[in-house]
Amino acid sequence: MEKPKKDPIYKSFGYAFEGIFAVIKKERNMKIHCCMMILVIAAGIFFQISVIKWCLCFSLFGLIMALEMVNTAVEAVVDLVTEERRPLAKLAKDAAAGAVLIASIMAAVAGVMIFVPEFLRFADQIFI
Ligand SMILES: Nc1ncnc2c1ncn2[C@@H]1O[C@H](COP(=O)(O)OP(=O)(O)OP(=O)(O)O)[C@@H](O)[C@H]1O
Repeated sequence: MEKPKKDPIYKSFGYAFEGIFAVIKKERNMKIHCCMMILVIAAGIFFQISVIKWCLCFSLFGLIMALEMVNTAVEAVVDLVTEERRPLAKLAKDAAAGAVLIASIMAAVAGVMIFVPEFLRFADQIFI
């Protein structure tokens, strides 16, 4: 049997961007992640953080947002498969949500470790 022809690469990118915009529109948590990213970028510019710190920040933005996308995909698939309350459906949804939570907590810890010393250095320059 002949394989169906694949969409050109630019179309695949288009679908991926559609997915990103759909999740930003639908998911409150994704909007919160976007706001946090904008705040962290503003703080990074203000404190002129190092390239290594920028790399860490962008890696963590990517990790959290990608996990939020996967979480939304898992929720959609579970809802597609069953509308009944089922233990496996609960496990799938809660595990996917837990993955986002773990990454968010770790990112918050990393954020404190990156920005608190920057803030203290800035406060030192201002008040002394
Ligand atoms: N089909 C189901 N069977 C069993 N438990 C479910 C089922 N659907 C949802 N749940 C439970 O209810 C919780 C809330 O589900 P819901 O689909 O509203 O997602 P949510 O956690 O509110 O996510 P979001 O706010 O991102 O949409 C889930 O985390 C899960 O524990």
